[in-house]
Order: sequence, then C-alpha cells, then structure tokens
Amino acid sequence: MTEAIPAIELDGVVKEYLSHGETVQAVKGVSLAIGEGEFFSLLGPSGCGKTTTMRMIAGFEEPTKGVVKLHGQDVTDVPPNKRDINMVFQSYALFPHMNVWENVAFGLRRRKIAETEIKQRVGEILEIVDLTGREKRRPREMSGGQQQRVALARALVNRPRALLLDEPLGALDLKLRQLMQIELKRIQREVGITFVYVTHDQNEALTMSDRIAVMNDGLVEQLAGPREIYERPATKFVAGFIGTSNLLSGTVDSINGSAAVVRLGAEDRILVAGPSAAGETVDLTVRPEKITISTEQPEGELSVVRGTVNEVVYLGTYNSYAVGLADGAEIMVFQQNANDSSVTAERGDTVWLSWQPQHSYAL
Ligand SMILES: Nc1ncnc2c1ncn2[C@@H]1O[C@H](COP(=O)(O)OP(=O)(O)OP(=O)(O)O)[C@@H](O)[C@H]1O
Repeated sequence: MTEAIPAIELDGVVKEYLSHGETVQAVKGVSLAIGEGEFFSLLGPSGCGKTTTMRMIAGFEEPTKGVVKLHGQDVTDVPPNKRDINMVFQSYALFPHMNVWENVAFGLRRRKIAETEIKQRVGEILEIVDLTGREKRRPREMSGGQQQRVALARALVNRPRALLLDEPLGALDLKLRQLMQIELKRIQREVGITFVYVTHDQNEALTMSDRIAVMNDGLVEQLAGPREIYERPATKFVAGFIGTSNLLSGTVDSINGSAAVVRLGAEDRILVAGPSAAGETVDLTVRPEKITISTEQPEGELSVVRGTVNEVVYLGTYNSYAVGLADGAEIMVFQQNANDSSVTAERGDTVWLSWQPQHSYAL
C-alpha cells in the first residue's frame, strides 16, 4: 500500500522577524503533515506563532528556514495566488455595496468563468452554507453569523484544495459561535476540503477538529486527536492550557509492579505508570471530573489523597470542590449532578479524593 500524500506538509519551518534591530523567532521549527480532507487546528495562546504558521502555508510569509509542501510539491517559493488555497479571516472582508450573490460570484466573474457555470456553482454553495433565499441581501442587512457564511461561501466557491481559517468566529458572541462551530464542521464534511483552523479557543478546537497541534512559544507541544489531547496531555503546558487540570508534584515512594507509588502526604498514595525508581520527582496530572470525592476512605486499587474542602461551588450541571492537600497543593474536583444535586462534603470537611490509576500519569 502506498502512503497517501499529505495535503499540507511543513518541514523544519522557522520564521524570524527583525523587530527594532532584534531578531524575533515567531516560529522556531515546526514539522507536521495534514491529511487530505482533514479538519486540522492550530491551537495556542496569543503570540505562540499560529497565525505566522498559517501565513506560511498560504504563502503570505516566506519561511526563514524549512520547506512548505502542498500535495507533495515544494511551494516554499510559490506566491499565494498560485497555491490553490483560500483563506477566511475574522473580519469577513465582504464588499458592502454588493449583495450576497454578487459577493460570492465575484471571484468566479473575475476569472471569466461562464455565466451558466457561475450560476450553478454559486447556487450550490449558498445551499451548503444555508443562505438560499438570501441572495439579494447586502452584508449590513445580515447577522454576524450570516456574514461569516457568505465569507465562507466566497472562499469555497473557488473550490480550493484547502481552506485556511484564521479565528473566523472570533467576532461572534458565544451562542452564535457554538452554533457556527457545528455548522462549520458540517460544511467541511459536506465539501470534503482540508480545513486548517487557527484558534486560541480550546473548546472550538476540541469540538471541530480531527487533529489539533497545540502550539506554545513557536513550537508544537503536542499533535493528536481531541480526545488524546484532553485525556493524555503530553506536557505541563498542554495539561494547563486545555480544560481544567490538576498538576501535582510528588516523590516516588516505591515501585509496585508496573506502577510507581507517589506520595504527597503520609496518607496519600498515587499510582502512576512511567517512573522506574524510588526517589524520583514526578509531575503528574489528573482531570477534575475523573476524581471521586468522599468523606470515607475508599478501598481498592485506586489513587487516593486526603485533604480538606476549601470551597464548594454549585454550578448547575456539576458541583466544583477546591480541596487543599497536606503539602499545600489544591485540587479541583467536578462532581456531576446527574441524578442527585446534593453536595457530598462541606467547607472544612476532611475528604478523600480517589481516581482510577490510568487517569493520572507522569508528565
Ligand atoms: N511582522 C512581524 N514583525 C515582528 N514580529 C512579529 C511579526 N508578526 C508576528 N510577530 C511576532 O511573532 C510572534 C508570533 O505571532 P503570531 O501572530 O504568529 O502569533 P499568534 O499565535 O497567531 O497570536 P494571536 O493569537 O495573538 O494572533 C509574536 O511574538 C509576534 O509579536
């Protein structure tokens, strides 16, 4: 079997800018491959190099080092308009004096495509983005979400092989953004085009992506599917950036079969795979929703720590507990309110927190 050629490849890509006489490394060496038809997100905090990485894929920036390939072809020196890629921005950049139909048809008209084909393609794409019947509207007569759909239609009507989206939902309010996330995923599935999506919003990336590259300080810290990124963050940074995570630090007390026993306080026992010798210092992570809180010491092969409840907050679908441990660390616990919304413990109570060994591991 031959390996499928990736839609987009970055190989050792570095981007340096000269700013006030100093060299700034915006991207410090990124290598990745994006599959044909994949929904791929670049996720990270402001300034981590996401936009610069995307602009190098589009051809608006030239890498200082490294190679950009599209469908196996080296395009490092190819200008943006020759790359068969389209880009959608947060500011929709629609023509205000043109109606929806004209905005979407604009690129095709400029390329002198036959009027009958334009009619068919624009009609088809407006159907996909759910704007059929709104052809005559001007941008200012539409909501933000509708304008974003027009921008999307205008890019997709060119039938690019890949679409790059830079925080396209950033201007929308939370409710509309969540609706558009589902819409975008549906549209991408329907058109089958590779989407590369830049966002600093972890929920957005987790909701839509097939795979996510989590970036920090010009580098990719982890590249994996949403579930793996969430369940098994590879680094402290990823654990802290995605969702709420408890980061603990302890010393290996003993090795017990395949697991190390880590102690924080005298009555604590955390089982983690990875460390191989007593005395090692270990950083580990456990998600708040994986932890069970109880006022009695649990039995069984579980990780168990003892603490005192510092805070209980009722949050509708779940209760949140902040529990202080003997070593001064604080652990967050989320307890679902599926059938019973009563709290297990009150502020000041001594509690035991327990979780399955596979839900925490050494970083
Ligand atoms: N033209 C430029 N000249 C100098 N420095 C730049 C230039 N463009 C970007 N940078 C710097 O490179 C780093 C990465 O910027 P980039 O815009 O790629 O980050 P980002 O992750 O997209 O951030 P944001 O989410 O805020 O857009 C930043 O420190 C930024 O200040």
